[in-house]
Amino acid sequence: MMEKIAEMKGLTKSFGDLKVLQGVDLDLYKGENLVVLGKSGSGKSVLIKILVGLLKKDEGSVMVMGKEISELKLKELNALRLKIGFSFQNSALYDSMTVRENMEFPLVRNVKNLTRKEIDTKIEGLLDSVGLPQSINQMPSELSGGQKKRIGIARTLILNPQIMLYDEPTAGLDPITCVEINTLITQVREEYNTSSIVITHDLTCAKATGDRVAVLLDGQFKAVGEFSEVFENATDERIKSFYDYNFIQ
Ligand SMILES: Nc1ncnc2c1ncn2[C@@H]1O[C@H](COP(=O)(O)OP(=O)(O)OP(=O)(O)O)[C@@H](O)[C@H]1O
Repeated sequence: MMEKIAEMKGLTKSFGDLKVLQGVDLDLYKGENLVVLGKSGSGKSVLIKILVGLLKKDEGSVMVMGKEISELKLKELNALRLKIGFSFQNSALYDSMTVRENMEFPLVRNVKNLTRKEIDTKIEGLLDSVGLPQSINQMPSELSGGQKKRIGIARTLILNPQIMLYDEPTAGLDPITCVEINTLITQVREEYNTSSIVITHDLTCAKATGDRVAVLLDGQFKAVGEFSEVFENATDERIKSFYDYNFIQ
C-alpha cells in the first residue's frame, strides 16, 4: 500500500454565495507527481492555499504529513510550510538580487549556522541540477522566462521540501521550453525525492509530468487516475471537451 503524504476529505469552501469547493477528496502519495487540472476559476488555487494553511476551509479534513492543518498553531504551521516548496507562476525572484543572492535568501533566513562553503556548495549543486550553473552572478532581468522558472524551482528546492507545489509551471513559455520544464519537474522528483502537485491547464504538461491527473469540475474531483484512464476513456462530456479544447488550441 502506498503511503499518503497529504490527504483531503470532504473539503468545502465558499466565499459568500460562491461555492468553490464542494466536497473535495484527494490523496497525494509519497513520491508521486499529481497533476490538478481545471478551468480558470474552478478553485485550484483555493485548494492549494487551504493545503498550506493560507486559507481556512469550511468543512472536511486536510492532513499534511500526518497533521490536520486547521489544528496547527501558527508556529507549527510555519514549521510545516518549510517542508513545502511553492513554485509560483511568475517565479517570484527578487529583481534587485543576483541569482546567488536570490537562492541564498531563503537559506540563511531559515537555516542557522551555515558556513559560506556550505551555502555555496548547496547553491552550486542546485544550479547544476537545473542546468544553469553559469547564471549564478546574473540578475533576473538578464534571464529568459524559462531560465527564471528554472531558478525559481532551484530556489524552492534549497530548503529540501518534501512536497513541491507547481503553479502553472509552463504558463507563458514557448513549446520547446515547456518540454524542458516538464522534464525538469520529473527530474526533480527523481533527484530530490519530492511528492508534487502540479496545477496546470496545459495537457501536454499534465501528460508529461503526471503519474496521476485529477480533474476539478463543479468543486469536486470528477476523475482521478493515469492520464490515459482519465482522458482516453472519458465518458463525461465536460472532461472530453476539456481534452478536445486543449488540443485544438
Ligand atoms: N479570497 C477570496 N475571496 C473571494 N473569492 C475568492 C477568493 N479567492 C478565490 N476566490 C474565488 O474563488 C474562485 C476560484 O478561484 P481560484 O483562484 O482557486 O481559481 P483557479 O482554478 O486557480 O483559476 P486560474 O486557473 O484562473 O488561476 C474564483 O471565482 C475566485 O474569484
